[in-house]
Amino acid sequence: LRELRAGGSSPPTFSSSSSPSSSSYNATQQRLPGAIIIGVRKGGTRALLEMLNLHPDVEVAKAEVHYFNVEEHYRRGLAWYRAQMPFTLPGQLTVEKTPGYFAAPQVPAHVWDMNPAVRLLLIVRDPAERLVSDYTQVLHNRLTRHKPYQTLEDLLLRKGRIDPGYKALQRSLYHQHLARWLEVFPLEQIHVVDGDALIRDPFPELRKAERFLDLPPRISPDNFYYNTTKGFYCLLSAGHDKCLDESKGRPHAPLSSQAFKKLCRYFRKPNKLFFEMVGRSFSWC
Ligand SMILES: Nc1ncnc2c1ncn2[C@@H]1O[C@H](COP(=O)(O)OS(=O)(=O)O)[C@@H](OP(=O)(O)O)[C@H]1O
Repeated sequence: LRELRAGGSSPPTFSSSSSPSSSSYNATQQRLPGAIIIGVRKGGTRALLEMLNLHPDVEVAKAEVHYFNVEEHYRRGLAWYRAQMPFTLPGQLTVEKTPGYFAAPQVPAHVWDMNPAVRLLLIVRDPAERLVSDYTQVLHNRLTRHKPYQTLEDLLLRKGRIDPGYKALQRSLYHQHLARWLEVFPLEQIHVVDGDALIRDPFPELRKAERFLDLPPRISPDNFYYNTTKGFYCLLSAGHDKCLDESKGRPHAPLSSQAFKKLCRYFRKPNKLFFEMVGRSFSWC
């Protein structure tokens, strides 16, 4: 949608009939992000980014940048990071999303070094559902590459008990990762978006995000419609509609209800710790 309106990540080109002043054209530059969606992986980060992009004062980096979490990128420095950003006019907000930031230990300090005032968005989702979604993506990648795979139960359970070493399980321990961010940033600088609510009804979550980002309210309920074929909300802007691609909202890999219950029981305590940290609770399993 944004690409249609503002030329995506290239400088806008203006036709002679409707060109704005050359000074506003010259002011178009790539700027460092004023807000970053830091995670969680499979939490709805792409949906949140695309939905924020409906706002006329927001431009987003289309691809995940992985600047703060990939050493090779980080070594390239801020000039490289800026070069990954879209062109914006003064006053517009640049937003990027890289879900891998949330669980990577070095990232909070790196982000602070870039800009201690940057606003952080964290979209969370039921950690058990998130884990299954995480596994489903890995499975999909392995199947596409004709690689062998293990079932989710094989990975998740050892002698019938939850294996705490499973990486996708660790990524769902939100309190552990958030604790590292809170060593660096005050909680007020981290806006928590309810990813399950964003799936059910995106507009209220977007209104809260606009408020957090000090943006005038421009996104409206008319920007969303429920697509019955996809089974998710899709975006509407300037007469164009857009659904997220098929990697978002695909059917989850099977997991027995017994194993899922174990998972829910396992997350009870970590979830409680997370709720205490953020000062609100979520209706997770
Ligand atoms: N409107 C809309 N359309 C499609 N999908 C939506 C939407 N809103 C939220 N979601 C949920 O986003 C989940 C994928 O999350 P991420 O984009 O963070 O995944 S990733 O980490 O970038 O791979 C994805 O997870 P799965 O359902 O498990 O595939 C979706 O449930």
